[in-house]
Amino acid sequence: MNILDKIVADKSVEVKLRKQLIPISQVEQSVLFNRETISLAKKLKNSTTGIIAEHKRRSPSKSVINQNLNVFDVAKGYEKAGVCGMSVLTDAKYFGGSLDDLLTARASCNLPLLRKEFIIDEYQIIEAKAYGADVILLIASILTKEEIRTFSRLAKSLNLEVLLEVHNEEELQKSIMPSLDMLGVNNRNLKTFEVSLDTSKRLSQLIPNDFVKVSESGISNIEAIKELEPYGYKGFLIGENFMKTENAGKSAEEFINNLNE
Ligand SMILES: O=P(O)(O)OC[C@@H](O)[C@@H](O)c1c[nH]c2ccccc12
Repeated sequence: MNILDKIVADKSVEVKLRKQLIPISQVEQSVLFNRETISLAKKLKNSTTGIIAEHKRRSPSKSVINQNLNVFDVAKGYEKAGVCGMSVLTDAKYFGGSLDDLLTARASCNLPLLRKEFIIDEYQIIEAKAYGADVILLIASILTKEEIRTFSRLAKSLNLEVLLEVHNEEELQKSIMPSLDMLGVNNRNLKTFEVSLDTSKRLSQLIPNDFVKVSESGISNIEAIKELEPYGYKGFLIGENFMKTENAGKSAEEFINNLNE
């Protein structure tokens, strides 16, 4: 079993339990459930920098990144830095995150928020809305085409945007459909942890122009962004590079200032 299979196996147990403990009807009672969402796709289209900054305490590939920052400060700092959006990891077991982190981020800033999660059930999409997300991530490698279709349609009906993540040609081919807003190419192979920006370059030409293109993972300097921009990328998802520092917001701010120079 590779790590992704393990994560998904654990996730399905977790979701089953959550559903038993808190029925959907109760999740929908959250005041945030009817909130007006903010478009990340629009922000990326109108931005010259396109940074989506992530809150990530640890990961299976790097173990601990940073356990000392609090989400409130990180969200405020990212907003002040001028990022387009914030990604919040909500998986507890492998990434040390929680839905509570998402809620805290929502209470701390007005950025579009992405629920970064291994979504395998519609219940998690209802949760995303109820805890203040604007965007959900769908990972092509763990979903069937039919699931991508029904999950993205549900998200749209809740006014959530969808970032669909792919890592190769096959995943991209099964995923292209009108209910998606953004297409993300993960430079990291979630099965082997290998990282290469070449993945973004290779797949860019296969992504139709009506989707906002996002390059994800392994971006650690502005040169990487300058390298990817000619391939049509408007969004750049960065986690570790900011989170490994003492002040994630400040490091995002410096990064964006350098990009603008
Ligand atoms: O920390 P990095 O290398 O900048 O990567 C951020 C983000 O792309 C990465 O956390 C990520 C991309 N897709 C995912 C899917 C699940 C969990 C995590 C991810």
